[in-house]
Amino acid sequence: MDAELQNKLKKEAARKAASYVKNGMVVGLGSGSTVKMLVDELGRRVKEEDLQFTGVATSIFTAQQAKSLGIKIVDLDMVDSIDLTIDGADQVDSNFNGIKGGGGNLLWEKIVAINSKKIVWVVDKSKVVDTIGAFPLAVDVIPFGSQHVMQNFDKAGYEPVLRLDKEGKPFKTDSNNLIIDLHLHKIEEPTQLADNLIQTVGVVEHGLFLNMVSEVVVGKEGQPEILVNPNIG
Ligand SMILES: O=C(CO)[C@H](O)[C@H](O)COP(=O)(O)O
Repeated sequence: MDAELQNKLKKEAARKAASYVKNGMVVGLGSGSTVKMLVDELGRRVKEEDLQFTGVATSIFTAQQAKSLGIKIVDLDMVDSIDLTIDGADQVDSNFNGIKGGGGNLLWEKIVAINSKKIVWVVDKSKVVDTIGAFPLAVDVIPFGSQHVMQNFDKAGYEPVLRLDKEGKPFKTDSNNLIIDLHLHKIEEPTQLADNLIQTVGVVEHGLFLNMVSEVVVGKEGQPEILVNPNIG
């Protein structure tokens, strides 16, 4: 899919997902280029439709963007729970298992997600796949001893690569952690893999989000399609 079409589909899906936000809600705002479009649309609704809601951001970038558009942002610890979180994803399969973390924000995204009553993802159609894993799986690790974590991943056959920023320096997350991308190609047993990763000392969190999402808004030609997870009420 060419980038222009992909952006168009992302934008249409983002606009649809923005319509889920109602007055008075506490809304988790994800991260990434699709969420940036979502936040733009929510900012428009705040200005033009007098929409009033409170946002909890999953990254410093999203918090700054939202605030600049007049959206009220509070820290997660200021709210008891989140009514709805809307986030992007890198891949999702038909069991609603997904990979997130392409932008490196998976730790805050997962903390916000598990404190949300409902999670909706917004993606373009290229992200809906039979088997997840072709997209590298991001793992958030603390810097101390991270070379040893890399070596362990290498021995396990995970093909780890330390993520670098644009200047070629180690990429730092909003919590000052590092990201190791695992080139797994195909993840046949995501639950087993998630268990293995989280039990590795030095790993803070990984980008597998398994069966957590209620709905996926998929940008495709015509109009966005809504995939509803039958396992989540
Ligand atoms: O998980 C994420 C960031 O950590 C993003 O939501 C994911 O990478 C999708 O990004 P984009 O909308 O730019 O394709």
